Amino acid sequence: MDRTLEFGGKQIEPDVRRLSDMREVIYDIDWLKSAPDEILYYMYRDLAMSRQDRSIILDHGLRYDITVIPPGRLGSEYVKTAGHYHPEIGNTGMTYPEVYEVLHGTAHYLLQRCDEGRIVDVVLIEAHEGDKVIIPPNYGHVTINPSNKELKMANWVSRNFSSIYEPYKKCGGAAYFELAGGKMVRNGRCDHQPDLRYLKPSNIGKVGFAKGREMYGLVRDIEKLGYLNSPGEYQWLWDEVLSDKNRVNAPIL
Ligand SMILES: O=P(O)(O)OC[C@H]1O[C@H](O)[C@H](O)[C@@H](O)[C@@H]1O
Repeated sequence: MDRTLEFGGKQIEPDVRRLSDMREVIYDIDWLKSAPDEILYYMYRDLAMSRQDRSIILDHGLRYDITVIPPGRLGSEYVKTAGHYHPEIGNTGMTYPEVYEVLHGTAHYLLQRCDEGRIVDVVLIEAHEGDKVIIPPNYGHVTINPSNKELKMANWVSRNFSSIYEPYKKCGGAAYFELAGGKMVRNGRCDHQPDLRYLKPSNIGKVGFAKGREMYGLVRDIEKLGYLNSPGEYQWLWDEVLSDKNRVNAPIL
């Protein structure tokens, strides 16, 4: 199947993530023994609609990507991304945040915060087409496709860093695994697995999100993405995103 993406009048070839890139984070190790090394997802990085847009995006130290995760299973688990943390910004005590938008399908964003090697918060956010989900500073994240439809999602993120995969690999995955059918299983290899908090997506008007408006359009109002490179100035946003006021019930299986 041709996986070229047309964006800004150009044909973009994806980077791919294969099963062999993420063997260490798979739940179903029996399945893994004989599983073929298939491509699990497609990443179209550093996109811009025009040269003018590209120059605005570069000037603000940002990147816009699209990721496509076809539906599938990793044995008994739903297909997911490898999982990573972002590095700390200088000595601020804060790592780079990120923001996602679901363009098509359904996503489960599984966030976790680690303090001195111990997981202290785990959050699951279910997002549908048009929903925006902010990954706050100091949270690692995995994206799960829990449906039988293709998941297409976009992200804005700082272009000033590389992701850190080791903590997820070391623990054999995130603090929880989502099995086909939706059951969440604790990962006993993680030091402490707090109960999951189910939160709503971060559809926050103050940072320029609007229902029915794709967040690529923020290229025309790019100061609204200032929190991605200067998270220290946005404590109100982190409080709002992580607040227990956004709690929803766990999905009924
Ligand atoms: O890096 P992975 O854990 O494989 O996750 C995949 C995604 O991660 C980040 O959020 C990037 O900004 C995306 O471009 C990428 O598609």
